[in-house]
Amino acid sequence: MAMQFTFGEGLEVTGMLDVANRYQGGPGFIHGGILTTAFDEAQGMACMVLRRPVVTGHLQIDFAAPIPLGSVLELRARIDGTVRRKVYTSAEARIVEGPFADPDVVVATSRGLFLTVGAEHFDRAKDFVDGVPVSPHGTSSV
Ligand SMILES: CCCCC/C=C\C/C=C\C/C=C\C/C=C\CCCC(=O)SCCNC(=O)CCNC(=O)[C@H](O)C(C)(C)COP(=O)(O)OP(=O)(O)OC[C@H]1O[C@@H](n2cnc3c(N)ncnc32)[C@H](O)[C@@H]1OP(=O)(O)O
Repeated sequence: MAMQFTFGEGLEVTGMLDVANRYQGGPGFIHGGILTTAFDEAQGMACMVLRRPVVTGHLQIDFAAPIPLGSVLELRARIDGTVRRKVYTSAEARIVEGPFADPDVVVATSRGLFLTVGAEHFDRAKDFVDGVPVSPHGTSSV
């Protein structure tokens, strides 16, 4: 997904998303599936500190406020803990630019369980890979 990531102090990752018109769901607002994808990307990116591939096992989103097209969203994501191969993550989204911008208001939250996997997880689909990864972290081209 077209997000820009920065790795802060500790385990937190910040992802920025321009809410483009193509991300529309209800008229004028972001589609919930797009916001879910952005959380998936941000929380997946937070898992990079583990230096192992991860896949999403479970993702739970709370949509707290509508997000208009033209906004710039900031998603902050982190690892909360690990148990064996399970990686517990969370994230929040805030509108930081645009007419609804208020950096003190959380407009959506996410909790996600990721699982570390071996290279064989992806080997099964190697004949179906689409495109060239734009980063070592993932290949989503939404
Ligand atoms: C060689 C090339 C490598 C290239 C790598 C490239 C990139 C990837 C790396 C990093 C990515 C970083 C950033 C990318 C950006 C975003 C990430 C997007 C990620 C996705 O968009 S990815 C697509 C959607 N995702 C899937 O396509 C997964 C489909 N699925 C499966 O592939 C299996 O389902 C799997 C592997 C999840 C588990 O299967 P499994 O057999 O390995 O594990 P198992 O069942 O043994 O469970 C072990 C323990 O997890 C618990 N557990 C499992 N699932 C649970 C659930 N849903 N809820 C609650 N607990 C669960 C069990 O209860 C047990 O718990 P306990 O240890 O306590 O017993």
